[in-house]
Amino acid sequence: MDSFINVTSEIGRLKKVMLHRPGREIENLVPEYLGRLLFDDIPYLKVAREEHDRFAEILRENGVEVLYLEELVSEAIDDESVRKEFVEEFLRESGITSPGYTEALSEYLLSMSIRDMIDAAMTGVRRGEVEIREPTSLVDLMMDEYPFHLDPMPNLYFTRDPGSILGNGLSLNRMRMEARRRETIFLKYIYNYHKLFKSSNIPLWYDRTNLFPIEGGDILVLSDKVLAIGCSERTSAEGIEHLAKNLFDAPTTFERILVFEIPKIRAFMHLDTVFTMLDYDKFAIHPGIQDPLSVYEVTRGSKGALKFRKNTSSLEDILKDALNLPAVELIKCGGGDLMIAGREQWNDGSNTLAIAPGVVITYERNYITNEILDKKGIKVLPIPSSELSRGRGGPRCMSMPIERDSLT
Ligand SMILES: NC(=[NH2+])NCCC[C@H](N)C(=O)O
Repeated sequence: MDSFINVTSEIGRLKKVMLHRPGREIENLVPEYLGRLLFDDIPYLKVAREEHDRFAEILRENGVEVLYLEELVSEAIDDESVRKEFVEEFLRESGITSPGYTEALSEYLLSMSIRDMIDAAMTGVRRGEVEIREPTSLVDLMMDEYPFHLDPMPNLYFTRDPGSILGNGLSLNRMRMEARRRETIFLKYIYNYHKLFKSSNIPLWYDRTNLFPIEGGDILVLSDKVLAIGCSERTSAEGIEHLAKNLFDAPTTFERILVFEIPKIRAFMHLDTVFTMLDYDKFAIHPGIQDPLSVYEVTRGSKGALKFRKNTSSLEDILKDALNLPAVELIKCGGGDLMIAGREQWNDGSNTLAIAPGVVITYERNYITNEILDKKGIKVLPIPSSELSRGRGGPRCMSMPIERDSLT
């Protein structure tokens, strides 16, 4: 079963992908906590789901097998002892410290069917939903203003970020933001216990216990030899070094990592919000990152060390060289008009998901960038996006590729 996972490019025909259908966690978003939960507005769940279902449908219509995080993790924790281990870890990482609440919340979660329990963990548990029998500590007695025992996890539909399949291995990422840290627990259980993963001998390139953040939205697999990683608001230079070390110590095909130093601001939180690959030689780019953009290279050094250098060539030249191409084209989001680029990038205009070379899924609302891509010969498959876009992530963020055809 070693072909179960394989991602050696951004554009090879997509065969298998993991999504999360937005759930009731979205309805636990309230204005007071929007910022902390990394949302700018509250999506209307019914419509967000319709939009997301359309996304999944387009993927299926194009021959992609769609797997759902919530289903995979439910299957993974089927065994009772694994389920208990999961609940214990989940509560601990949710900051539940008092014995009274630990007991009450585990009883509550473990009394449900597995699927309902996973939904409840994702949705969050409000105060009042669970009562403790006997207060066992000061924490149990004192009434907190905060409305949740367990915080909702509204960012789960951005499956790109907690984990990345790189080649034949998984990078189980360390999330920078507290609001997203627990997301990787689900993936950890899938990796450790789901029969599809367990039996495939999948190397782990990065572990969630590493203290240096790295997130999947920053990692682009440009080819089977080259990765581009954004050093960004979310991904640290140390995290990139650790990932590089693990990859280069193993017998992988990867030889070079291009590190893009992008502004550390929310609008550009990950590299894929400003730069994605569309075709063998075409990229979507937000003009705001180009001037100036520092690119560094990490390669294998001698005796297991890493080698670093700053690459001062133009981005076009760097990409040509990395991909062995005579020319590349950088297609500007909004056509280079700063007002349009700003607006469309904010709604993920450059966050395209390639499902085959030159075929991308985008948000329909970014109609100017979509038209430009179309004129450049890219096949654009737009999806409705009024509600999904409120979470600040686009089609690439909403998908974790598990298998792509290798490019020949
Ligand atoms: N790969 C991406 N660009 N993901 C976007 C994630 C958006 C999410 N609200 C966050 O702030 O984390």
